[in-house]
Amino acid sequence: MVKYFPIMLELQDQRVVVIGGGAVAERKVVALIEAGAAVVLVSPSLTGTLAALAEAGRLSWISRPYAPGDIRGAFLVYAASNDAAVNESVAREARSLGLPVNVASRAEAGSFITPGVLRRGRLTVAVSTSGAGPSAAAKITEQLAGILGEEYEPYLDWLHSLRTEIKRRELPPELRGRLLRRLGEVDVLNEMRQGTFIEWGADEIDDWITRSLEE
Ligand SMILES: C[C@@]1(CC(=O)O)c2cc3[nH]c(cc4nc(cc5[nH]c(cc(n2)[C@H]1CCC(=O)O)[C@@](C)(CC(=O)O)[C@@H]5CCC(=O)O)C(CC(=O)O)=C4CCC(=O)O)c(CCC(=O)O)c3CC(=O)O
Ligand SMILES: NC(=O)C1=CN([C@@H]2O[C@H](COP(=O)(O)OP(=O)(O)OC[C@H]3O[C@@H](n4cnc5c(N)ncnc54)[C@H](O)[C@@H]3O)[C@@H](O)[C@H]2O)C=CC1
Repeated sequence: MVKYFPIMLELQDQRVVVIGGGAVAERKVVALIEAGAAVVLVSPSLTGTLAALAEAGRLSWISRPYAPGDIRGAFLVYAASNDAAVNESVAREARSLGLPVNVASRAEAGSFITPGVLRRGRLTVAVSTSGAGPSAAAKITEQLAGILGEEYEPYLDWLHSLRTEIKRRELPPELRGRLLRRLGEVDVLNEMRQGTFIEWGADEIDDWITRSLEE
């Protein structure tokens, strides 16, 4: 069994080359564009959604079948055509160039796979079954969506702003560490879930920091 290793990639303005323009490519490309990637799509045909994205300048479309050389300079490669032999050629070229590649028709031919993804603002949950059951991955992701509610978005924005403020104060490492650990114990998530949370102003943040340092 392959033991896949999870990481979170920053794709802003990174060149991602996708081979194929069907339903599977569409699902991958929509998520890539949302993550800020500069998508280059090589395919003789496109779905309606992909055509609209190309028309709007949100991706670059090269309107022809894949040819060797297409993936040069890519940060990531997706082989998502419906021609398994073409996908295998793309995978071979990617490997020879040392580029990470996803192969839609046969996971083992590639070096990474796409998880089911749940987002709540700054929270990202990725679910993989290591390819055992893509539909199961989608279903488990949906179940997690019922457990991890919308309140996580404001909660993580709140955590981020307090953490930023604590780091800005340039406290001795011991105190800073103590404050950052305390932060995880503040029960604002429940207040956010129940809709009773009132935004902390600069004074409340100051008070909390002073009190936590005294304790
Ligand atoms: C290995 C992997 C590689 C990769 O794509 O990166 C892969 C491979 C394959 N998928 C196939 C089929 C389907 N895939 C889906 C759906 C999704 N597939 C996704 C990921 C992955 N699919 C990676 C493993 C993820 C993991 O489990 O760890 C999701 C999670 C994410 C995404 O694609 O964005 C997304 C859910 C999005 C969502 O809704 O949340 C559906 C359901 C549907 O379309 O509604 C079907 C049809 C039903 C079925 O067959 O189960 C086939 C057979 C093709 C054939 O018949 O020839 C292969 C080929 C093979 O098995 O090698
Ligand atoms: N990983 C996944 O999540 C899934 C993968 N699959 C696999 O992915 C493949 C693609 O699925 P769909 O997008 O539904 O197929 P599709 O038939 O809707 O689209 C295929 C696309 O590939 C393009 N294409 C064909 N030959 C090409 C070439 N030489 N160069 C560049 N582009 C080329 C076509 O023009 C078309 O745009 C399936 O054949 C299947 O093996 C299928 C379902 C889910």
